[in-house]
Amino acid sequence: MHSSPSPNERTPLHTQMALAAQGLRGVEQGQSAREIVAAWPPSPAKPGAQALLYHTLRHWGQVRALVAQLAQRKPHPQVQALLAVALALLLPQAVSDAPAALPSYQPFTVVDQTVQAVRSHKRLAAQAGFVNACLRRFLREQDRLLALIHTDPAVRWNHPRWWVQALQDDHADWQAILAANNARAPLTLRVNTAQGTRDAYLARLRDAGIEAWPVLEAGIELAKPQDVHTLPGYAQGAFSVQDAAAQLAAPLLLGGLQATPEQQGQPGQMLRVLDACAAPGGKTSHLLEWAASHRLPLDVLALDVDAGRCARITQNLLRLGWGAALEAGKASAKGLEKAAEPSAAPPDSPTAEGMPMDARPAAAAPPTSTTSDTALRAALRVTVQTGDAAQPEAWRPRWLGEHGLLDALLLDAPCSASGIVRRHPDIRWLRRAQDIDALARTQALLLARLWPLLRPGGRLLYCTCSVFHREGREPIRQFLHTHADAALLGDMLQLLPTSGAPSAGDPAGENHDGFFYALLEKKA
Ligand SMILES: C[S@@+](CC[C@H](N)C(=O)[O-])C[C@H]1O[C@@H](n2cnc3c(N)ncnc32)[C@H](O)[C@@H]1O
Repeated sequence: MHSSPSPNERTPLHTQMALAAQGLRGVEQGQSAREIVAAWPPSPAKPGAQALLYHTLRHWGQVRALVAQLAQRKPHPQVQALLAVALALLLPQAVSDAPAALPSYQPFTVVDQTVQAVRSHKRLAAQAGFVNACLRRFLREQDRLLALIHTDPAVRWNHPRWWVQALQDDHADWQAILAANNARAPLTLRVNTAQGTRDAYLARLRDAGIEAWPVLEAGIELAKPQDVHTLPGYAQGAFSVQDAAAQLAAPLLLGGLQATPEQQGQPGQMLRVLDACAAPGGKTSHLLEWAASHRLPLDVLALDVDAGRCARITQNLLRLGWGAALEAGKASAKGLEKAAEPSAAPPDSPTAEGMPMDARPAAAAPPTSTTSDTALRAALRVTVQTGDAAQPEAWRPRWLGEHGLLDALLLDAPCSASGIVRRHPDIRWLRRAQDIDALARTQALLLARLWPLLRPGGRLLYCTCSVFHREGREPIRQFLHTHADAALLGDMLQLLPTSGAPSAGDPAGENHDGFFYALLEKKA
């Protein structure tokens, strides 16, 4: 019996190639691949075209150089892009490193379908013969052509030259980083432990015939990536998609965080945590989950400068079952506004906010039970706010009161994203060398502006998904140099992307993105 054909098999390759080539031109003009694909209307060609686009981006250094060798004069941009998509499929290594979504095509099929794609484009039809000749020449002379271009680092590593140089400057094992960037990332989940245990979710996956294993405290790595919407419990918020390296943030910040003696004496008192660059909320929800399972009463402000992305934080929190915590956040903000009226208690007095609501997700909250259970249950609330983290005066009064201080602060700063290239193969082509300077300035500014909000004894976790020292250890060293009241707790942690090779003592396990962490404490 034949199984039903996948959309890729039903859609001619040339239709998928034409769409992927259009996407490639979008990336060339500075658009992100994710945005490009999101804007494509649903069609049977879409999944295959996306796989082709991402595959070509992984080989773009190489195929661009090949197009330059094969075409004496620059062809029309759509023809150039089609040649790039075709050559990425014809490369000798394409068979071994193509994503599962791409079937392996015979070279003559690729040539034929590229010619078809050119012919079906009215204005380009005349170039069909030229495209056919280029691709056949590549098949005849590939060894010579590949050897000719191989000495260029942009070709050898499929990264811009400045990027290869920056890694060489920063890391002895720069080649391993580049190799990992070109490998495919696993699908890693973080189980929503406020709803159920990791073991219980592993059992659900097993029942569904999905092979997976545990990573870190609450993570799961799947043997084969698949559409997350098809995994059990997605809509009910059973898990989030989050790389293992990013799953270190919540435990690093909250583990070992102590309430002040005054807070310990106040049974309803919550620890105040700012997630300063929070969208789309991957770490915000982890803070809540971690607090729920460790019974830490937490009041989180999830702040982001981008209103559209703030909406995604709320959406994600609702999917994960944090509706009650969001309601509690709103109620608390109202309380604070009232408290600002002259007759009310001082703004940063805990009593001005009233008793925090029990705000665990509805699915996880046990029914009203014994008093001791109720006392033990973590009280949690979260507020999503659009605002510039570098201008606390605009959002601080409403949430913290005019002079209120934070117990903890997560600064997941905007960065080059150079650590997550294996998931986003377009990033390396979209960034410019000068972007790193601008990002480093923003990171330093955010650190300096947010630090005064922390109480003595409070903690700030600075992180970036970058592997460049300019965005990691350098701003932190500089900050420690200029802030005598800041102490580094433990060592800075520069995680490098790995592709599944066992690495002794790596706190994020064997297969994760690149990430940087530094935990600072304000001296009392
Ligand atoms: C690395 S992403 C954060 C990822 C998020 N923490 C998570 O785990 O899902 C950086 C975020 O910083 C935000 N951002 C950039 N500049 C900002 C600023 N000045 N104030 C607040 N947010 C900012 C961006 O909009 C972006 O959403």
